[in-house]
Amino acid sequence: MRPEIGVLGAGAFGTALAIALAQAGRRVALWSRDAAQVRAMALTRENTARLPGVDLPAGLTPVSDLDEAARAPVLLLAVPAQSLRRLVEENAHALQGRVLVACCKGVELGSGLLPTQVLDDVMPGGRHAVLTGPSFAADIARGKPTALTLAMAGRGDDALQEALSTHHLRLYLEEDVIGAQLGGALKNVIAIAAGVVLGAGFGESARAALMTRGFAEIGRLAEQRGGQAATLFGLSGFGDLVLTCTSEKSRNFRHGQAIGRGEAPDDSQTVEGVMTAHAIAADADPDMLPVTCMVSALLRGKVGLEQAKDLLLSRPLRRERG
Ligand SMILES: NC(=O)C1=CN([C@@H]2O[C@H](COP(=O)(O)OP(=O)(O)OC[C@H]3O[C@@H](n4cnc5c(N)ncnc54)[C@H](OP(=O)(O)O)[C@@H]3O)[C@@H](O)[C@H]2O)C=CC1
Ligand SMILES: O=C(CO)COP(=O)(O)O
Repeated sequence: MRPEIGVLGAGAFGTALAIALAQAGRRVALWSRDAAQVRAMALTRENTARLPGVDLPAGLTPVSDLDEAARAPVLLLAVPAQSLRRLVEENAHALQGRVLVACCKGVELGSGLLPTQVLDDVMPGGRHAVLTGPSFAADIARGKPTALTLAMAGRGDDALQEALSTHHLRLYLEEDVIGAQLGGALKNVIAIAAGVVLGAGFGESARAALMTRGFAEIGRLAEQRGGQAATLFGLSGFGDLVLTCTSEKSRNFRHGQAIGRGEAPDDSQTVEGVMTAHAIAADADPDMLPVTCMVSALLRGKVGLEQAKDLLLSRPLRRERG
C-alpha cells in the first residue's frame, strides 16, 4: 500500500519521527541508503545502529529503494544539513511534486544557505518546509511529549501540520522560515560554546552569559538575513537553545565539553554546529557575531581556550540591547 509519509534518512532523528508517526497510525516508509541496515531493521524491528532500544511499530516499513518511500506525498528529509543537497540532487526526479520537509539544522558550507533554501535552489517552485525545535530523537521515539516548529513560507499548511502531529508530538506553524532555521542552526554553535565553558570549568554563570549573548547574536543575524528576531522567542530559538545548551544528551554540547576538558571529541557523531560555525563565520562581522566567530576560530585551532576567553572578555563594553 502507498505510504502516507516517506522518511529519507534512517539516522536517529528520521527513525524517531518515523516511529512516532507510525505509532499514531500513519503508514510510513523509512528509507536508508544502507541496504544492510534496512535488512537488519526489517528483521529485528529495531534501528540498532542509530536508535537502539525502541521497537519499530507495525506501520513502519524500512525500505532500501528510495522510489518506494517517495511514493508518499509528504517526504521528511532527515539527513545532516551538509548532505541535504546531494540527497535531493541525486533523487530530484523521484522527489518531484512531493511536499519536502527538511528535518535538519545547519547552514550549508560554501553557499551559506539554510536547508529550505537548498531545497529551493535544487528544486525551484516546490513546496518546502522545515521541521525544527527542541527534541531529542530518543524522547520522540519513546512517545515523550514534544513540541516543534513547522516553518513554511506563506500562510502555512494546516493539513501538513495535522499530518505530522501526533498526541505527543505537537507541531506549531511558523511563517518565518529564515528565523526558525537560523535558530535551529545557531543554537548548535552556542551549545558547543556552552559545553566548552562547562568542560573548561569556567562556570555556570559564564554559560548563562554565553547563552544569552549567543541568543542576541542569532536575533541580529536573523534580522540581517530577512527573518525576524521575534521568531527566536519560540520553540525553534529559545526552546532549542535551552535544551541543547543544558543537556549532556546533546552531541553539540558534549563536543564542546570534550574540547573544554582538553579531550578529543567523538568525531563519529553528527555534530551540526561545527560546519555551521564555519559556514557563518566565513563572511561574518566578528563584532556582530562574536560567539559564533570565536567558536569557529577555536574549532579551527586559530585560538586556544584561554585566548578565546580573554578575547571575548576584553571586547569593548556596550549596551545590552541593540
Ligand atoms: N538526533 C536528534 O536528537 C535530533 C537531530 N536533529 C537533526 O537531524 C539531522 C540528522 O541528525 P541525526 O538523525 O541525529 O543524525 P545521525 O548521525 O543519527 O544520522 C544521519 C543519517 O543520515 C544519513 N545520510 C547522511 N548523508 C546521506 C546522504 N547523502 N544520503 C542519504 N543518507 C545520508 C546517514 O546514513 P549513513 O548511516 O549511511 O551514513 C544516517 O542514517 C541533523 O541536522 C540534526 O541536527 C534534529 C532534532 C533532534
Ligand atoms: O537538535 C537537537 C535537539 O533539539 C539535538 O541536539 P544534538 O544534535 O546536539 O544532539
